Amino acid sequence: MTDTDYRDPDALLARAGVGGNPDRDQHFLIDDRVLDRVPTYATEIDADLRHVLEVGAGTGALTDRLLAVADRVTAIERDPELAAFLREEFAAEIDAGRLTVLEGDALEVELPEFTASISNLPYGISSEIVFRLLPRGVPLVLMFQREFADRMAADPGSDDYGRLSVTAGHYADVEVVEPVPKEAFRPPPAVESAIVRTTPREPDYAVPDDEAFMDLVRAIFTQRRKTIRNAIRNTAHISGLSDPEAVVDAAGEDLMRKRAGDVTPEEFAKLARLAAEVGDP
Ligand SMILES: C[S@@+](CC[C@H](N)C(=O)[O-])C[C@H]1O[C@@H](n2cnc3c(N)ncnc32)[C@H](O)[C@@H]1O
Repeated sequence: MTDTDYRDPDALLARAGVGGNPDRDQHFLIDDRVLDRVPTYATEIDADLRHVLEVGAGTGALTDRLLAVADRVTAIERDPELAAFLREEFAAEIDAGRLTVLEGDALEVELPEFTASISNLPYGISSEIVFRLLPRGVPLVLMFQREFADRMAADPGSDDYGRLSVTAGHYADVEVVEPVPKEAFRPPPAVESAIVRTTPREPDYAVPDDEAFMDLVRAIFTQRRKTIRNAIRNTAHISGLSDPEAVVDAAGEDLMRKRAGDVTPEEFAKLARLAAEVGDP
C-alpha cells in the first residue's frame, strides 16, 4: 500500500462520461485496494521499472498508479473518446515526457521497447496479446478471466494444460497471484478474474525461432488425443514441417509415445529444434 493521493476511479469514470461498455471490452477497475496492489506484483520482482506498457488504459485509474512506480508509461487505448480523455486528464504527465498515449488496437500498433507490462486487459484479446508480449522476455502483470489465468499457469498432465500453458511456461515462470471478484469492476464482467504474473527466464533449452515454435505447439494441440508421433505426422501442413518423419525419427521413442497434454515446454522446444535441424529444407 502507498500513501500517494491517487485519482479516484469513480471520479475518473464520471469525468470521462463513460459507464463501461462490455461490447467494447470495457470493465473498469474501481476497487482501490486491487488497483494499489497490481503494480506491487511487478515491483516485487523489478524494483526499478523504467518503461511500463499498459494495454487498454481506459480512464487511467491504473495508469495513475503505474506513473507512481515507473519512470515512463506507454498506455494503449483503442476507444477514441477514452484516448482523448487520457490525453486531457494526464496532460501534465504527457508534457513531462512520462506518459505516451497510443490510440489504436493493441494487436496492431507497433509496440515500443518496454521493461514490463502491467495491464487490466480487454479479455477479448487475452490470447493474442499474451503471445505478443511473452517473447519480449520482460515481467508481465496482467488481469485475465480466471479460467484463462488457470490455463496459463497449468502444469503438464492437468486438464487445463494446453498451448497457452506450454508457451507461457517456455518463456516464464507463471503464477496466479490474486483472484479478483466481479465486484471490483464497473460494469462487473460475467466471470471471475485473476491477476497473473510472469517472471521471464532464459530457457536453458532455446528455440531457433519463436514463431515456428508457437506454430508447432499450436499444430500439435489440434490433435491432443493422438500420440505426438501421429500428431506430428497429421499436422505437418499446419506446422509447416517439410519432413515430419525425420523429426519423428530423431525425437526418440519415449517422447513420440506421449500425448500433447503430457509434453513439457522443454520437450516441445526440443521438437522445435529438431524441426529446424532436420525437418525443414
Ligand atoms: C478491461 S478495460 C480496463 C480499463 C482500465 N485499465 C481499468 O483497469 O479500469 C479494457 C480497456 O481496453 C480497451 N480496449 C478494448 N480492446 C482493445 C484493443 N484491442 N486495443 C487496445 N485497447 C482496447 C477498452 O476500451 C477498455 O478501456
